[in-house]
Amino acid sequence: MASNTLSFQALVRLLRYAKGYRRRILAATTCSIINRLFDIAPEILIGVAIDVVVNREDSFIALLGFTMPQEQILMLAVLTFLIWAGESLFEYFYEILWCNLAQRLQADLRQDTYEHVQRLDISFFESQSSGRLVAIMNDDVNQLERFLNGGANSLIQTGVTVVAVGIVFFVLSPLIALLAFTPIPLIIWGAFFFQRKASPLYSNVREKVGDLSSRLSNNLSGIATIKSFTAEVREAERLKAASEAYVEANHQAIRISSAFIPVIRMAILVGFLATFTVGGMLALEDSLNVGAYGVLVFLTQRLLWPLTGLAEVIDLYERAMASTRRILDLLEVPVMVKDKSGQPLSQPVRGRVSFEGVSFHYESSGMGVDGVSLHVPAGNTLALVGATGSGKSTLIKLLLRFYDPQQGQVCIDGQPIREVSLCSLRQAIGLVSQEVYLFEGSIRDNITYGRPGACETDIAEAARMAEAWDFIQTLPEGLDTLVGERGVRLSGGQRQRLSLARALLTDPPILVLDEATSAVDNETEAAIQRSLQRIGYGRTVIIIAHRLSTIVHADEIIVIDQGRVAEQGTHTELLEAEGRYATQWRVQTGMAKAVDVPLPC
Ligand SMILES: Nc1ncnc2c1ncn2[C@@H]1O[C@H](COP(=O)(O)OP(=O)(O)OP(=O)(O)O)[C@@H](O)[C@H]1O
Repeated sequence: MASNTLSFQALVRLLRYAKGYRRRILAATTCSIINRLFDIAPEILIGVAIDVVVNREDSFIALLGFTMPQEQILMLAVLTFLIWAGESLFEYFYEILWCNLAQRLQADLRQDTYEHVQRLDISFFESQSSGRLVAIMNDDVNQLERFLNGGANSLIQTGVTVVAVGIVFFVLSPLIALLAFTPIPLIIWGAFFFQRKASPLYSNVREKVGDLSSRLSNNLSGIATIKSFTAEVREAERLKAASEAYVEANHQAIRISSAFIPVIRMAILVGFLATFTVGGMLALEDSLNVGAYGVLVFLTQRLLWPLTGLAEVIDLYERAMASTRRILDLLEVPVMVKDKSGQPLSQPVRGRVSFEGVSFHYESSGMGVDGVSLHVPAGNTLALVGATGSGKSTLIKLLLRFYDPQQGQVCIDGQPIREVSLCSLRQAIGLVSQEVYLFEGSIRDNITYGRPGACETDIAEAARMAEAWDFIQTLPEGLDTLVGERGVRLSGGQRQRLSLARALLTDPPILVLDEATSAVDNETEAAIQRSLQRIGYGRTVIIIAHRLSTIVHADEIIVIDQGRVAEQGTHTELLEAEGRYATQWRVQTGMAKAVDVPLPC
């Protein structure tokens, strides 16, 4: 599809999005138009003044009833004053209106995009780099803001100039009007040609910005790995390559935009010389009034020179439309996991969890779970064990509706979770996942994340149950200690305990612990185990663990193998069954015989 069609479509989509701003756009456009009309009026007044000086009592103004030349000059002075004052006033208005519009639109667009992105499925985030998303919500939105700040006004004013000056020209001398307007088709053709060439180049520039910012954010978040592998030089090279790709993409765009202005200037010169020469000849022959000649010469300048700025404005417009496409495309990504927002889980949630013939496969890898059926009575503890990659975490993601199964269904208290609101579902589940994410802020902020405003006693109680209270007390600022970005100022075990405290404070009827104590020492783990018996009281707990010693007390243990339920029962039953679980138990407790082939748990 032609790129100018693409840009035009982006503009139409933007205007559709900006429906609520129509009045403001209209007001700003009106002020831009009035300002430009005032702006070209002084040139006409100069012509009228020449006419007064040359023709005196027979001047154009004399026809209006001001017969004395002095009177006429004074009248022109007053008019000039009014026009200049009006021009300044409307310049002030349009500046304010366009800038405010740019500010409001960019803030709302960013907010809407962010809120939409927040609603998108986890699978979307797995296929996108966060750096690219940041580039869209920051750089692309700013690019649009830049266009609205100045470009939109210039575009409108250039159009107004062509039309208004055109009308004056045709009234004064249709012949000269034709001559002066000859370069315009060439300029417009040039502008479209430029647009066609520039549009894909600017899309490429925007892509490169995305790549660059995704590399930057990836590297900064993986800085410890870079340092530990002494990969600084390699990473600096990779960043340089992304940076160079951006520079090259910009170079290609600049080569096109730089060629545009000189070509346009030559076209303008032709129009100007034609008006200047032919108009002069006509004035000498008395076929053209001297004042009208003056107006035409001045107005040719007025008409043609702003068109040189067209390249810059179109440049800005193209960049902004490339950005607009990316922002609106992101805003239109559909949400696959549909929310039944009006239907909460029946209260109180008892916590009976069941998977009924659930199958799910990730689109990108084809891996997942197959025909899993399991039932956890309310208040029971279920442990999921199995080799790494067997599908345990996938079952948890299905319970939280990060994905919907392709077959079967997951129910809580007998209600299919597809039929209830995501909010009530996720509020019923406390998740402590293997990848702990702490937010920049204090320990208190992080513990109370799921229950802002929780009282001190409850915070301390949750922290105690998670075996976090003792270490929090030893910190100089206690609960108000800042944890740094992603909790970098804490140890892995401390982070896990805070994440457990955070889940416990919300007092969820279903608690999911996905490798929640893998980073704590044995002593702390044992203490957490003791707390868990208390924590598990009156709620359903689902534990994923590799260390089997931590789940021996579970009411039921399910062994997952390649996405299927391979064994299930209590610890004692599974040991008696002499299957994979029993083998693994022996390996972990040091009782394995040489012939046992361990399950790589
Ligand atoms: N987002 C994803 N996209 C594609 N494949 C995935 C994704 N997440 C997991 N998988 C694949 O699905 C399978 C099951 O992964 P899952 O994370 O459920 O395993 P797990 O049993 O929890 O492993 P671990 O004990 O190592 O955490 C694995 O083969 C994994 O590679």
